Amino acid sequence: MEPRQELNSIVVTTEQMANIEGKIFAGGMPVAALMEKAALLTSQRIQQLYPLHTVDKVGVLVGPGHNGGDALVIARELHLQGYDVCVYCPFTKLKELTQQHANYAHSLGIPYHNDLESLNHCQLIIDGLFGFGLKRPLSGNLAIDVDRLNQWSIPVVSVDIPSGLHTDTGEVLGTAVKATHSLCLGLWKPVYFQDQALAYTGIAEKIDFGIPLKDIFSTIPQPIPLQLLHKTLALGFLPLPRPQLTHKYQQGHLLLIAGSHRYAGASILSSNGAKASGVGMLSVAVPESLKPLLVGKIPDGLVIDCPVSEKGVIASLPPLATDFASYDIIACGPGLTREATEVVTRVLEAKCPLVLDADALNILAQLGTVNRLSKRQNATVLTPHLGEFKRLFPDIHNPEKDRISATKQAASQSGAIILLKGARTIIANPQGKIWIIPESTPALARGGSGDVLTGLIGGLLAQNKTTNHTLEAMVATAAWWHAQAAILAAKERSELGVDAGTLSQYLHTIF
Ligand SMILES: NC(=O)C1=CN([C@@H]2O[C@H](COP(=O)(O)OP(=O)(O)OC[C@H]3O[C@@H](n4cnc5c(N)ncnc54)[C@H](O)[C@@H]3O)[C@@H](O)[C@H]2O)[C@@H](O)CC1
Ligand SMILES: Nc1ncnc2c1ncn2[C@@H]1O[C@H](COP(=O)(O)OP(=O)(O)O)[C@@H](O)[C@H]1O
Ligand SMILES: [K+]
Repeated sequence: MEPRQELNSIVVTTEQMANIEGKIFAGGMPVAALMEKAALLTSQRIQQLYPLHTVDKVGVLVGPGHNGGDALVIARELHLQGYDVCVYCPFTKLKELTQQHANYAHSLGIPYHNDLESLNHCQLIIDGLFGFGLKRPLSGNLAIDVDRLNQWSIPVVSVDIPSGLHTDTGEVLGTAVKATHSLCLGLWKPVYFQDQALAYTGIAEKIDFGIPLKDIFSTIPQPIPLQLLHKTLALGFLPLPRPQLTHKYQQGHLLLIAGSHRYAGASILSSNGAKASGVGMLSVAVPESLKPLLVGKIPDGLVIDCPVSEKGVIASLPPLATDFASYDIIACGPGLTREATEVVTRVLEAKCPLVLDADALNILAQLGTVNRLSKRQNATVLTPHLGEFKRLFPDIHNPEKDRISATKQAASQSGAIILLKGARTIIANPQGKIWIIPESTPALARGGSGDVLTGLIGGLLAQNKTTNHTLEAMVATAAWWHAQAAILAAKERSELGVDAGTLSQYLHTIF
């Protein structure tokens, strides 16, 4: 990979970004020159997105700090290119460099307005109120302005970050600009991958303004703590190509434990996810009454029939399923119901790596997450959605306010690999390494898509003995694959056309 391409996968916190910036300035780069570089490239990208013949009048919102300075450089460049630019700056005291750009813009004859309303004739708004320097919530007239702007139907391009969002957590501080496009400067910031911010960031792009690699890599630790899983990296984690002389057991044996009378389909969906992974051998433990169904749907799986309770739930695991040494990995949970406590208790004793999802998570929460997991001798992967996460980790308050930190904290507390599902799925290991799935589709927001993911994760992990990547990288690769299949399926069938069965059929088509 080209070194600068690698930067596409790095996410830096505000503190790291400020430290990187500090190194650039300490090296002698003038602050004004760096602003000029970043803002010039941003203005060029804006001109590509909104060419002069499509947009004429541009309103620029200018804040007191360097985000406002960027906006003024952009205002100047657009003005020089022939756009009809005007400025609204609701602040009297500006940082020195920003003030200089304000004076120059003024001298060029760019008009300044005293109220936001005067910009409502514009065809494009540039939001340069605040970037990563925003510390306290927007309030007073400023908040009123932002709320008003959000009611207009004029496209908005936010410089660096939509003003009002917390750069790390994505929290809305008071109120925030709802951008059409966000042009993130230099390196990706966490805000772009926090679910709560997605309604504000619009289409996000990164502007690489040539930050020296040495300043980046001497600031962020190795392995890179926060990373996006993109195609190039994900493909490298797949068990491809297969060794010529392999055989089915070398390609991994997964035991899937799933299903109940009530949720019979979960066992089929997770089996389909597992099959799509290419796993060498798949065993599926289900209530005995479901065996004929499973054999019909998954003819290549070894179906293990388990005794059923009166409630239609697996009552216990037969010897074939508890011969844990036969399996490289066990995935347990989809459709079990919360009654299957005995199954989950037994499975937690297995010495191989374990993937727990759905009801297995609810049962684990009842058993006591951290205490139970502390007794495990091998890796555990937990794949909760937010509701399950809260049950598993009740002392991590409001995880939705900072999903990235919450996932990291949960992994560190429990010693497990945690995959927190969502629009932007986060995967953390106990040592603090975090993977983020940077793109997905709301087409996945329907029952059963998680079951497919459980099987896919289990199937990929089972094959890891031929590849030897970190487990969290494999878990993340499964989540990337799942999301890519959904994106492709949604493209061909619309966001309404991606039921879980269809999703599993699209898994092999993305390559
Ligand atoms: N990181 C980099 O390498 C570069 C950063 N640049 C720009 O610099 C920005 C950061 O600049 P700053 O550190 O000046 O910060 P900002 O421009 O984001 O805002 C900070 C200013 O806003 C004020 N402020 C904060 N919260 C407020 C509130 N609620 N109400 C009213 N005023 C408030 C602060 O007192 C301060 O003056 C980045 O987002 C980016 O746009 C670029 O100029 C060039 C390169
Ligand atoms: N809005 C969304 N955008 C992208 N992916 C989503 C969205 N909502 C849900 N998903 C994904 O869909 C899957 C749902 O899993 P889960 O909640 O376990 O559902 P189920 O148990 O019904 O299978 C997860 O992989 C999650 O990340
Ligand atoms: K901004």
